[in-house]
Amino acid sequence: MILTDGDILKAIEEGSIVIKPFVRECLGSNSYDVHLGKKMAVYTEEVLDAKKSNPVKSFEIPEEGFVLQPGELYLGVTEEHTETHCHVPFLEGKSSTGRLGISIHATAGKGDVGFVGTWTLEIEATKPVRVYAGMPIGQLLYFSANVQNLLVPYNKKQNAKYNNQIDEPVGSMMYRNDF
Ligand SMILES: Nc1ccn([C@H]2C[C@H](O)[C@@H](COP(=O)(O)OP(=O)(O)OP(=O)(O)O)O2)c(=O)n1
Repeated sequence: MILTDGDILKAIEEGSIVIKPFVRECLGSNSYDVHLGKKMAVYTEEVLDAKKSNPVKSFEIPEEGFVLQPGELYLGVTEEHTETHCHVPFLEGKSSTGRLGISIHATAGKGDVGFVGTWTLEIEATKPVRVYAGMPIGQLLYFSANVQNLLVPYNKKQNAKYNNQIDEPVGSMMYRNDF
């Protein structure tokens, strides 16, 4: 079951969902709008290697915005730091960003019960488009989960790669998988 606005507010009051900063106007009927953080990164190598830590170049979106170019993969970050202890969070795009040809994740929209941190965005643009720090970029949806049967929340997993990522886009750590 997906959480409605009242359910999300209740979970925030109880502390099982944390969204910082939280702005009441960003709460939709069954979602919460998240915003583009200042920091972005691009991979510096032309060819990425799934077995390696691929170097990135970080930069800040200037006041006048930054033009995303088609064909490039940008790693972005949400302004919001979130914690979700009893629900499964999902990151989704927004219709208004989609209509500008911007996608914010490459197949990875699901979060985990227990995930704590800012979200890394995998941003691509269909046409050149200027984006700004602080603009609404996506939304979080929350699904109820049977936490009575949860064995290990994400923040307690030894091998969780992306827990506690804070305010910086984090590149792929696929190299930590055993393959
Ligand atoms: N676009 C996204 C999607 C997810 N996450 C965060 C929330 C998730 O709880 C966490 C892990 O996501 P996945 O399980 O999809 O990632 P992996 O399977 O690659 O990592 P792990 O092995 O740590 O589970 O990353 C994120 O920051 N940005």
